[in-house]
Amino acid sequence: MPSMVQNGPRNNPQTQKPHSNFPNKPHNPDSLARRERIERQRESLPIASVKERLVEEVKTHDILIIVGETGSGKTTQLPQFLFSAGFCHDGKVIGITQPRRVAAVTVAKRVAEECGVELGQKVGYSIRFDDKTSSSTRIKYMTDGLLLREALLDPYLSRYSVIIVDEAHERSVHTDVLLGLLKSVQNVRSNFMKDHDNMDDKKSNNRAMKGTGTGTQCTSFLRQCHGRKFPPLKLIIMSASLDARVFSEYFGGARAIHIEGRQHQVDILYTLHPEPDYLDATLVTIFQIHLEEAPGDILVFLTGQEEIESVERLVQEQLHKLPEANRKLLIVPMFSSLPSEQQMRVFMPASAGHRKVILATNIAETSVTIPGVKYVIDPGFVKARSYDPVKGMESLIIVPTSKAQALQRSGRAGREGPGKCFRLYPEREFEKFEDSTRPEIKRCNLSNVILQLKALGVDDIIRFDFMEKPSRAAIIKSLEHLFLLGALTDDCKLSEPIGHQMARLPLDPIYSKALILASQFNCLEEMLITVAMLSGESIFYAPREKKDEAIAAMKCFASPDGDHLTLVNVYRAVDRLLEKRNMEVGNKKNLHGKNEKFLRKWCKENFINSRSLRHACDIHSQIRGHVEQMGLRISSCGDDLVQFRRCLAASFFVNAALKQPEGTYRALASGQVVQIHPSSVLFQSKADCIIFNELVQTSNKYIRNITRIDYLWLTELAPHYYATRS
Ligand SMILES: Nc1ncnc2c1ncn2[C@@H]1O[C@H](COP(=O)(O)OP(=O)(O)OP(=O)(O)O)[C@@H](O)[C@H]1O
Repeated sequence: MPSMVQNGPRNNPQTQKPHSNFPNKPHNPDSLARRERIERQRESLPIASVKERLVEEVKTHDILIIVGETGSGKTTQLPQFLFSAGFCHDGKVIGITQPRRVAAVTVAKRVAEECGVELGQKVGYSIRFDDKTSSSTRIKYMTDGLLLREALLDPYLSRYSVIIVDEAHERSVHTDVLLGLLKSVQNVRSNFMKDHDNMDDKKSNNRAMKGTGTGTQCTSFLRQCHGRKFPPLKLIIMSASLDARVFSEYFGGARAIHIEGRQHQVDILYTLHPEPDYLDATLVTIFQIHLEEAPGDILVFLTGQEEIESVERLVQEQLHKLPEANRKLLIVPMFSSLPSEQQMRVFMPASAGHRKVILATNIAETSVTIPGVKYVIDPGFVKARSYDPVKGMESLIIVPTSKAQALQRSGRAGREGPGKCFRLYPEREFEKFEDSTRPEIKRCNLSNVILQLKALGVDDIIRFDFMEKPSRAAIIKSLEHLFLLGALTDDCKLSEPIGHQMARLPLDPIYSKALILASQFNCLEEMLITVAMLSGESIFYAPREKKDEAIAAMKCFASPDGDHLTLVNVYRAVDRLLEKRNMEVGNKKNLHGKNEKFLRKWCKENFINSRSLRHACDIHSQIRGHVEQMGLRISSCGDDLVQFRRCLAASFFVNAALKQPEGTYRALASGQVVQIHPSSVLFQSKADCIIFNELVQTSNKYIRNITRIDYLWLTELAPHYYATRS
């Protein structure tokens, strides 16, 4: 059983003395007052009264599991306690992982402010495509995926003295892989320490190799260990809502402690009956709070961009029906494909007298504190990945949240004072929720994870010490997939150079391979555009009330050959447009500043989602940087789009489908019958053979992002797959 840490009597905030973390230099009265306020807030957090005890626990245990209420101060305070206790001497770093980028960034900003330092100095963050750290960074927040990538370059994570895996309850696929890896790294580092104390170097190497015998296959990884010594790694697993027993067992009976106490009360309200339409119920609740409750911002959890944008429109419509005095409502969307600066808008206060309504996906569910939020609306649904290993198909489905997720959501109210959480379902429904979220690793395509593990030198994936093993069928299917993509050799090793190149790109393996192939097909420019456009939400939008206009607008870009070429057409049109505009007004060619306003107008007229377009442009320039670094030849096929289609066929051959006499399509790999999604430009086409990128499961099995190809190309370009099938 986990032991309990009791917090002592709460300090009286009024009597706190200034904290030593703040540099001793004069400040202007405003910032001084803010700092003092922050300082008082810090010292009144439940975690503050168990500081010494926690530091002692970390000193005496190499692995610690910490469970503490949302808002008790784990994420922001524990790293600072450990820093002050000397865990960063010798220049070592305390790393804290988060499942989400936005949490890593905002928490790092807050902690830098609390420490009175500039972000990127003592306190920093590192997320994919954005690094705010320096050689002086000692407290580093990052995504779990980023730490995995760091392990590719530094297998022992030797710069870290402590790694805190925060929000472990989320069980993202990266968290699970990271836990397996950290367990192995810690084993190696602890054994080296013991051996360093007791034995000569030769013996110590042998023992360390035995020491990792937890089923983990890290042989090449261990070999690099010869002759090197590492300080032990402290590992802390943290969350407000994890099952400490499961984690403790995985780590060989690791110590688990609970931090008791919460800072502010959150009242939970349920509906009396199930709501037939949760979006409608959301709308009603937003206005009920706006018109009847005390000041305070509202955070609403929705399942995705489409839902958010539709609620945004509905709220705007309703708002216009209210008297002028009641219209002071600012709506701010927040979802992962929104550019980071726009995500950060949710953290800015609304202008005086306005109430802010944040419409967010579950990216706002854990770790983040959004100042001003007093009310949370939780309809109880989330979009989750689901994978069918037999068919090798991944899809996104809307499912009820778990109890752990509901708890995290309610925890976003009551960060600065008492709050309320409106759950849009009856309490008896809540009781039916799963306790915790099903680990993502059990319901996703594992190709990406396996590629990364292989790059880390883990050869035997089936024997890797996963906290919860993915099914054998899922592992084998993904190995098969990687083999088909040419990433693995016959004996299941990472191939040279393709497999290694693919592991370097931060993309789904099928897209990485498409980029590598495109450089051989002379169409890397076009493939970069396609991959960037496919990495976010849809570029096109068709509001219900203007559907015909939207379809007509899309026709201007539509290619009879399919969606990929249509996306290229949109990108090229934007490029030409900005080129022309720059000639006229002499602006710099970018999507910012004056051009942004101009482009937004153009997007609106053409029913293009300007947010998605901007996101795609960001990704485009980032991936371009990667392929340049890898030395791939970037050229364009110009008007020879047959060449590009051939490349698409060579890249996505596993997702080919043939037209059936009755008009549906049969996917060649899985044999399942699918239909072209109405949003595709090929919806009413008569193309005989196609490749597609996505399968969406609603009442029907729809395929999206489709290109017409010639059937004969499949046997020509993917003979290893099709020559044996026909
Ligand atoms: N960016 C911020 N702005 C204002 N207050 C903040 C901010 N970040 C944290 N806080 C304050 O610090 C408190 C503790 O936050 P912290 O993230 O450390 O808690 P936690 O225990 O990790 O919570 P959770 O489990 O929800 O992540 C918050 O409740 C809030 O009062």
